[in-house]
Amino acid sequence: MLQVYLVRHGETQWNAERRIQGQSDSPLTAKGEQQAWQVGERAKTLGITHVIASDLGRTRRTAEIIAQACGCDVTVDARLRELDMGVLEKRHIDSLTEAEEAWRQTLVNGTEEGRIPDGESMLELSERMHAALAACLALPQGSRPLLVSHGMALGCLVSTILGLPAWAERRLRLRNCSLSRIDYQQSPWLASGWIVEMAGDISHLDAPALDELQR
Ligand SMILES: O=C(O)[C@@H](CO)OP(=O)(O)O
Repeated sequence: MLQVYLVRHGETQWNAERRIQGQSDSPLTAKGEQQAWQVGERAKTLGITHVIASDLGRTRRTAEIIAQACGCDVTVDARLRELDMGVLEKRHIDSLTEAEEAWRQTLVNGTEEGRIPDGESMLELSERMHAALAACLALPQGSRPLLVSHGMALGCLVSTILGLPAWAERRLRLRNCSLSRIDYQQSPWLASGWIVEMAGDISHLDAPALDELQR
């Protein structure tokens, strides 16, 4: 059975400022670095063999810290990037006009093809995240990969494995440096294929690391 761990990157400057990042980027805050060290300590106990990160700076930095704790290298897979949020990237979530808020709602409230202008649909996000996950099946026997990605991207992956629509990710709180696990298994009892073992676990984070703005 292949076990794949999933980590959302540490808190960034724009997470703290409530700015929309998408495929734009901002650096980890001091708290984000601390969260990465804490999830790294947890990862060290899990037998991780590969750390695979989206190509954005916030995930690469988080992955570097985790890989150092686990004693392995980081590889990069651009398919693990956050949803492309088009013209709303870099904007404060609290400063959207009514029309802009309507684009955001189309995206997060239930149309697979809905997208922010110049952005990506949840269906496109789901397809590339599943392709990145499927690539883990080609790793050598006994591998235990850890993927470092983003809130909507990982939420979409977990939701669709559960058979929910991609936009169900809005009902799943994946905090910065939370840990999830999905397994690939053949089972006579549970479903065969990918199953969700845990989602959004934060037991390795201490109180200051958890003190974040509501997402
Ligand atoms: O892009 C963003 O603003 C958020 C959305 O959830 O994603 P992340 O901080 O996980 O990259």
